[in-house]
This record gives sequence, structure tokens and C-alpha cells, in this order.
Amino acid sequence: AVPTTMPGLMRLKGGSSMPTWSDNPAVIKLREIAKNPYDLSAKDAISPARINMMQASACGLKLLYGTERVDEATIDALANLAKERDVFGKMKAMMDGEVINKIESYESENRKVLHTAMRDVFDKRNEAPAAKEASDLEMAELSKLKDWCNKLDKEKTFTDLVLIGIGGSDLGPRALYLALQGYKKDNRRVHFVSNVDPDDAAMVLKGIPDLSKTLVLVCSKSGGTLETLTNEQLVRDFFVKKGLDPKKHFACVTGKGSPMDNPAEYLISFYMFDYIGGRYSATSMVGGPMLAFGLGYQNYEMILKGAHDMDRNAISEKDVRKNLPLLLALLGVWNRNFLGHQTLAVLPYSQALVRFTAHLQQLDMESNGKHIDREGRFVDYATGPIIWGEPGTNGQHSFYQLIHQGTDVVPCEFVGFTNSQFGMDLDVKGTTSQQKLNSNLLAQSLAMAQGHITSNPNKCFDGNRPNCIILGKKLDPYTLGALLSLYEHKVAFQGFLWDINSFDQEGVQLGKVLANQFLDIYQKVNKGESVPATDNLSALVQQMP
Ligand SMILES: O=P(O)(O)OC[C@H]1O[C@](O)(CO)[C@@H](O)[C@@H]1O
Repeated sequence: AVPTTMPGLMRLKGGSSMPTWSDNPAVIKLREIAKNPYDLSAKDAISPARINMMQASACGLKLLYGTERVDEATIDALANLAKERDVFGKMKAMMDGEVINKIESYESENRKVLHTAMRDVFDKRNEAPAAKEASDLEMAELSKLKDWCNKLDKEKTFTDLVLIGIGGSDLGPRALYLALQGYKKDNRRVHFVSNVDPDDAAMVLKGIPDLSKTLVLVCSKSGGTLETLTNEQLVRDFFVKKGLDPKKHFACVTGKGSPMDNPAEYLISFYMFDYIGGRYSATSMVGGPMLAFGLGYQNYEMILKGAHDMDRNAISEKDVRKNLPLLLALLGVWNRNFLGHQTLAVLPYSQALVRFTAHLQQLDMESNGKHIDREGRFVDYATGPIIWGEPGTNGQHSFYQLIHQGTDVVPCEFVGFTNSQFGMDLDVKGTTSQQKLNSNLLAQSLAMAQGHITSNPNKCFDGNRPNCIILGKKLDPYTLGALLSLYEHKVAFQGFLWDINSFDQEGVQLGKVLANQFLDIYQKVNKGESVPATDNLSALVQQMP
């Protein structure tokens, strides 16, 4: 349990427009229900009627939640919680471009949060002035991108692209690119360099077939991230050593006015804006140029369309039983705050989603790993869970033992598709590989929920291990866009429920400051100056073998 007052810290402020968590009638009701939650392991607890009823669909995705520890009364109470915490008011404020990335009365980013405007470029656009201005700006970037793609297609000068970026400038775009290999353009390859470990860049550069046909896309919203700037220099140096002019190969994506906003240094510069958070930037120009290069502009547009349609579901569908992101968010809050589970495994039964959970780790944990509310008060309830996972069935042969019989309960979200992406499948012993994959997904979900009791304790499965399943027909660009947006809004809704600011990331700053202090010490060492171990930092540096 999270302590009411964090050790060594004081409650800083009082007086909030939002009732405190424990005072919310829905919280009181949910705590009561949680004393005796729905028993999935009871005989006939999971019936065909329950499976049919506990599902919701939107944008080609279906959410099955009959294997969560909820009944209709629980869902009603969760719906009340959503109302009491005003999640739709907050979502509208976000999509309309109100300044919601802030902590009241304290120094904070004070920004709008408008990633939804990046894909609000189709019909029925949001006419709120800030949202409209943002989507107009993005339409200009998209038209620049489309022209650039046409030019690249015509000239056929480049076959490979190296994306240099880290965090939000790498994880989401990389996860999407890897997820759509069945839609890759012929004779195009994308490579990624993110870690400041020099072996990362070295390995990628070694694998490039023809450097003279290679574009480098440097991607950094701030234009000041140590890892990205260092890797850019390293790769520029490599081009120069191979007799190539970096100006003919390097393009960039950055924030307007950032230190990297220097068009003379690049073939072309694309822009993102301060109201696009890194982890929400996959559908801005952070993802656009790389995805359009590797998959084609039309496929990138389909990703945007899927994401946009899910945005509409999140804001327009007021029935929680039909609003996929809100339903997923509420089930997560039920597991986290009322059943007390600390982690969440996201388990895609799709090899294409191999980096999707890694993207969700940043999206969810950087957004909701917060210990104060929007008014600067330390919270006395749990916020974001620890996110982890690997594609099935590989995970089954690794960590599922703990999920089934360990002493901690790990709620799971399974993701699966009826059809494979490449359509290269074979009937072996009467079933296809895809059916074998999906049989495993369904089996795991049911085994976790209902369990199996025998007289041999070693072979006992308690059951009541909550999980849900997200299903689609096929992982195509539209469906992937919808899935991305589903999770973005799940995270935002949870932040709204907890009344925290899901859009800043102050928690990563302290480590960055200390790393720079260590770099000062390394500089002295490199200059041959002595570094006596008179402080912790120098003492630690001297421990390096
Ligand atoms: O795009 P940038 O400015 O290089 O930042 C990269 C990443 O660094 C972070 O600020 C965290 O270190 C992320 O939020 C962000 O996605």
C-alpha cells in the first residue's frame, strides 16, 4: 500500500476542486465490492453468456473482459468513478487544447496536450481554436512529407534510413515500423540507433549495405538529448570518413526553435510542437517521415486514420461499456487500486508487436509513474502499475509459470489477431500456425481465470488471475493506429481518474543532472587531471575496472 504521507515528505498544499480519492462515493463503493470480488474460479463462473455480454468493439478491435474479476455492479461502480472524476471533461479539455500539462501553483511545463490534433486531419475536425491551429500546422507538415515521399520514390536515391533518437523519439515509431513488416516498401529498410552505447551505432552501421544510398533521420523534440546528439556526431563522422557529405544524407525532426532547428545542416527538416509529448509523438512527424519512407505514405495515413477513429471513440462514446479506452482504463484501475495488483503484463500473440510492450512501458510508466496530484499534493493511493511483457507464445516458455502459480497476481492484457500479416501459413495436423497461436492465447486467458484444483498441490492452479483480451482481424496499418490510440487514451483516462498530470516527466531529470556531473569527472580524467575520491561521484568513477 502507498503511505498517506511519503516518508520524509510533507503534504504541501490543500484545497482541491476534486474530492480526495477516499472521499469519492464510487471509491467507497468499489472498496466494498473488492472485499468479495467476482470469483472466476467458481463453477460456471465463466459462461458463454458472460463471454458474449462482457465485450466491447470499436475501430476493428474487440475487448473481451469476461475473464476480469468484475460483475455488472462492479462496472456500474467504475462508471460512477469515471463520472465523479470527470474523465470526459478532462479528455475534452485535452483534445480542445487547454493547458492541462501543469501542476497548479508550482513550476511545471504549462503546455497544451494535442497529439490527437496530429491525426485530426480527416473529416469532422475539432473546431476548438487551439486544436484547429495544431491540426492545420500538422496538415502543412503532412503535405511536405507527401511531396518528399513522392520525390524519394521518383529519384530512387535512397534505399536505407537510419533513425537516430531515444525514448519517445524511438520507441513508438520503432514499435510501429516493426509491427508492419508485411506492409514494407520493396527495397527499403529502416535501422535504429538509440543507445549512447557506441556498440549500438557500430552494429547498425556495419549492417548498412550501401552508405551512399542511406538517409539519416535525426529525431529529437528538444534537440538537446545527450544520447541523440552524441550518436548524430558519431554517424556524421562515419559518413565523412567514408568520403560522403553528411549534408546530402542527414534529415531531422525536431521542435520549432530547438538547437537542432538549423535547416542549413539538413536535407530537410520536419517539425513537431511543444504540445506533443515524446511518448505521444508516434503519429506526429516523429513517426511520419520514417514510417512513410519504410511503409509508404498511404500506409502512414492509414495509421493516422485508425488512431483518429479511436480518438473519436474515446471522446464521443459516453457509455463506458462501449468506450474501449475508458473500459480498459477502468479495468486497470480496478485491478490496481481495489484488488491491489502492482504490475500489468501486456502479452501480444503477434511477433510483429515485438517492441509494442516496450513502447507501452514508456507511454504508461513515464505518464502515470507519479506521486503527486495535479495540485501538487502527495497522493495516498496507488498510481501507474509496472508494465512488462513479451510476445506469446515465447513468454509461455519463460515467465508464465509465475503468472499461473506465483505468489503475486499479475493482471494480463492479451492482444491477438484472427489472421496473420504475411498470410504465409500452413495446415499442419489439421490446424494452421495462426490457429495454434490463437489457441494458446485463449487457453492462457481461461487457465489464468478459472484455474484448476486437484489433490496434488504442485498441480493446483488457484485461478482468479484477472485478464482481458484485445482482438483484431489482422494487424494492418489502420488496426495498429487504433491499437496505439487505444493505449494512449487508456493511459490518459487513468491519469484523469487519479487526477495526476500524465504529460510531464520530471522523474527522469535527477539522473540526467548526475550523469552530466559524472561526465565532468570523465573529462578531467581524459585531460590527465587527478580525480581524488573525495566525493561519492569520483569514488564511484574510480570503481570502473
Ligand atoms: O525527443 P527528445 O527531446 O530527444 O527526448 C527524448 C526522450 O527523453 C525524455 O524526455 C525522457 O528522458 C522522453 O520523455 C523523451 O521522449
